[in-house]
Formats: sequence, structure tokens, C-alpha cells
Amino acid sequence: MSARAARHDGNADDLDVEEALALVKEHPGRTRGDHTPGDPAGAPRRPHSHATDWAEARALAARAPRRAGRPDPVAVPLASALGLTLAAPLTALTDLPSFDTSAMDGWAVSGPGPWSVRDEGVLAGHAAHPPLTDGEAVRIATGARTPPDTTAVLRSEHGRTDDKGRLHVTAAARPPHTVSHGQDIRPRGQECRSGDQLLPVGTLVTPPVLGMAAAAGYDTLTAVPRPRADVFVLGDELLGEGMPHDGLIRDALGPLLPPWLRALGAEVTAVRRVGDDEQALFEAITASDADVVVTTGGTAAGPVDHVHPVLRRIGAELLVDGVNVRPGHPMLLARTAENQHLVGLPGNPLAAVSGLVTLAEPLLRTLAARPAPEPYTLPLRDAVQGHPYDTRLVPVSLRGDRALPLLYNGPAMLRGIAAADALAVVAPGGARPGQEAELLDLPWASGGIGVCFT
Ligand SMILES: Nc1nc2c(c(=O)[nH]1)N[C@H]1C(S)=C(S)[C@@H](COP(=O)(O)OP(=O)(O)OC[C@H]3O[C@@H](n4cnc5c(N)ncnc54)[C@H](O)[C@@H]3O)O[C@H]1N2
Ligand code: MOO
Repeated sequence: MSARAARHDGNADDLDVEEALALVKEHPGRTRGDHTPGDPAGAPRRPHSHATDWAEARALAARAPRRAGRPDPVAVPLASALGLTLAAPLTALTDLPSFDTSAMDGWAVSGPGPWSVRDEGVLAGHAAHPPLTDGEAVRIATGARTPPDTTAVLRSEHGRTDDKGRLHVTAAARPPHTVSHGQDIRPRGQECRSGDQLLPVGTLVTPPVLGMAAAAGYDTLTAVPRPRADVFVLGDELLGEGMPHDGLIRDALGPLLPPWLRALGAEVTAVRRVGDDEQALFEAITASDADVVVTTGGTAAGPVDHVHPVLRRIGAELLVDGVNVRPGHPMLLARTAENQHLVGLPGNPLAAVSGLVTLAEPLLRTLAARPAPEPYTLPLRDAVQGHPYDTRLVPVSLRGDRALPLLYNGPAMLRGIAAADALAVVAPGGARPGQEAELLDLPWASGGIGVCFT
């Protein structure tokens, strides 16, 4: 890539072009864009890599918790249940409406008009009224129980009382001067009968689900508990506040990760900074009883990169050790105990985001029993430079029916993702302008339950 192109794309240190060229030299018959026969994705593979392909890494992360079985369902008060998944069907505990009710403000009438009007009206939430007799009407409010033997409700704008106090249907009614039997009465059980299944197991608890549950008589919901996540932010160079100075930089992941993990369905039980010290990391991980431990930094092979040695010491099973994705290729997933997984995110902030969507999202999705998002594609407005062997995740802004790739998408940069609606999945070799790319919505941009950061 030319220096000019590198500046334009903002990701010069991401592409490993030298490495790619070296590989091409080692394999003279192979040119960029060649496909390995039998590769289902049709992507060229980096020779001799033990890293997992991006789609396979996501699938593996989604399958990883299954061995431990589902967590026991819990009863959760409605006020705390938003974003959880139903572990039992929502079955109506009552008929809805639970009594015959007026759909409009007006008069409950009995038989054909004109009607004599009772003095006392019927309001919502009040005790039962005596039955109407034929030819009688009573003022009624929307939602009030209709008195026994009501045959219809006449809307206030369709009725008029004459000088003798008798009620008539006006010409404004449709058809004029007519009120039909049962009109504007919501009969008991119209929406459901007690015992009807309203929503199946596996339903995401959204605001209307909370409302439906309350209407149907529930105070608590039986739900899959939120998986608990502990976050350990590694690095002696990180500052919790103030300006960067003397080779020290601000910790960007401590503020970024907890709300994002919550949006993915987790309860964040701890966020701790851990220095570049193997023993401290060992103690932090082994003391954690969270379902998911998320570490940041220390995944590479530098002198203070302690994640691999500590996982070896714990005897953890490495399920994913590197992924063929840029940024974030040193990300890892390990089983640290029967019921505990560790997601090792690289320290470069956009690389950490890549690890979050590649490994943490599917893992938490399974643990929280959330449905997988429906995959979708949009055409890219501009070309995106590809990596020779790896999938790229590129921040994009959604503009109408196209995705606009954003600049400043290098692994150490958050400027692109901070303005993004989604990440575009760009296959090895890159994408042409107008080419369709799979998109991963960012939780807050999807308009879904991801808006729930509580
Ligand atoms: N010899 C090699 N070196 C590196 C490789 C490699 O393959 N061979 N991979 C590079 C890639 S790609 C990445 S990504 C990083 C991953 O490194 P680590 O996970 O070990 O992360 P650190 O070394 O601890 O940090 C990397 C970078 O990110 C900054 N950082 C760390 N934590 C934070 C934070 N919470 N907030 C903001 N910035 C953070 C840190 O200061 C470093 O600049 O390794 C490459 N090296
Ligand atoms: O390119 Mo690294 O994978 O920055 O994350």
C-alpha cells in the first residue's frame, strides 16, 4: 500500500503487507486472491497457522458453554428483567380483558334507543354496577366494567340527550342513527383466556414483554440469569484519569467494556486493573467465580504478556488461540473451569472490540440464551482494502441502504468505531465499491434490546 493510501485508510499497521509478500515469495505459484481448494468460505489461508478462522471462532465461542448445561432459571422482579430471556413460557394468569369493558367514553346502553339515562355514571376501576334494564343507558368511561345486560356502548360523539333527558343516536354514527349489538364493548377474554400461552420460552424480555407480563398478572418472570462477567484490565502503562504523560496512556477499555458487556446480556461483577505481574493475574483469575472472565492486553508474546503463561499454569483448555481476523488476531478463548470461560482481548483498543464481537458476544449470547442476530448485508459505498489472508472488521456508518467505511480503523484507534453503527465483515482480498458485506450491528445502533445498558 502506498504511503498516501495508508494515510487515507488510517490502518497502515494493520495489513501485514510485508508478511503477505513474504508468504507469496515462499509460495511462488500463489497470488493474492487465490482460493484454497475445499475452503468453504473460499478464502485463501495463511499456511501453517494454528489460528482459527473468524466464522469458525464465532461458532466455537457460541458452542463453548453448552457442555456445562444451562444455568438454573431464576425468578426476577419485572423491574429487573429487561433484556433477560424467558426460561418458562409466559402463560396468562387471567382472562384479558378480565371483565367486559367499554372501549370508548360514552354510554352503556341496553336494547334499542332512545334510552333513559341513569343519574350515576360508571368509571374505570370502580365496583360493579347494577344490571341495565332494556331501554336504559348509563354514562361510562373507557376501561370501565360494562354493567350486566349492556348490549352496546354509544360513543359520546354519537349520542345526544333531548330536552326530556332521553338519549338518541345521532347522524354522526356509522351507519347514521345506529348502534349495533356489541359495538365498542371489549368482551372478557378477547385477547386471551387464563392459561393461554402468550410467549414461548426463549423470548427476549423487551419493554412490551414487561407490559404484557404485568397485564397478565405477573410480578416476577422466570428467566435465564445474566451471565456474570469479571473484567481484568492489564497494563502498567495505564492511567485511570487525567492526561497521558511520560509514556503512560489512558485506559480506554475500562470505560468501554462494562457497558458493552451489559448490552450483550452480562452482569458485570468486577472491573479491576491488574499490573503486568504474572502472579497478580493468576490470583485474579483463580479468585474469580464469574461465568466469564474478560482480560485485556497481555495476549501477545511480549516480555510482560502473561495471559498464555497463566492459562498454562491454571491448566486451562485453550479453545481458540488466535483468530484470522484483523484487528485482534491474538484474541483467545479458554475454558478455565467447568463453568468458567476466559476471553483474552488484545490490548489495542479496536483489536479488543474485535475480540468482543468475535468471542465474547457469541459466548454471552449462549449463556444468556439470547437468539442469534439475523445476518444481513449491505453494499459498501467505498472500496475496502483487504488483508491477504484474514477477515477484516471495519467500522462503518449506515447511510440509507449503503454502508460507508470509516477512516481511522487501525487497531490502536477508536476514532472510527466511535462514529460507527456497525462493523463490516470484509473477506480476505478486500471489497469493491458496491460489494455486499455482512454487517454486525453495534448494540446501541441496532435499535433492538441493545439499547438496554442497565
Ligand atoms: N511480536 C509481535 N508483537 C505483536 C504482535 C505479534 O503478532 N507479534 N501482535 C500485535 C497485535 S496485532 C496486537 S493487537 C497486540 C496485542 O497485544 P497484547 O494483547 O499483548 O496487548 P498489550 O501489549 O498489553 O497492549 C497492546 C497495545 O495496546 C495498549 N493498551 C493495552 N491496554 C489498553 C487499554 N486498556 N486502553 C488503551 N490502550 C491499551 C498498550 O499500551 C499497547 O500499546 O500486540 C502486537 N504486538
Ligand atoms: O492487528 Mo492487532 O490484531 O492490532 O489487533
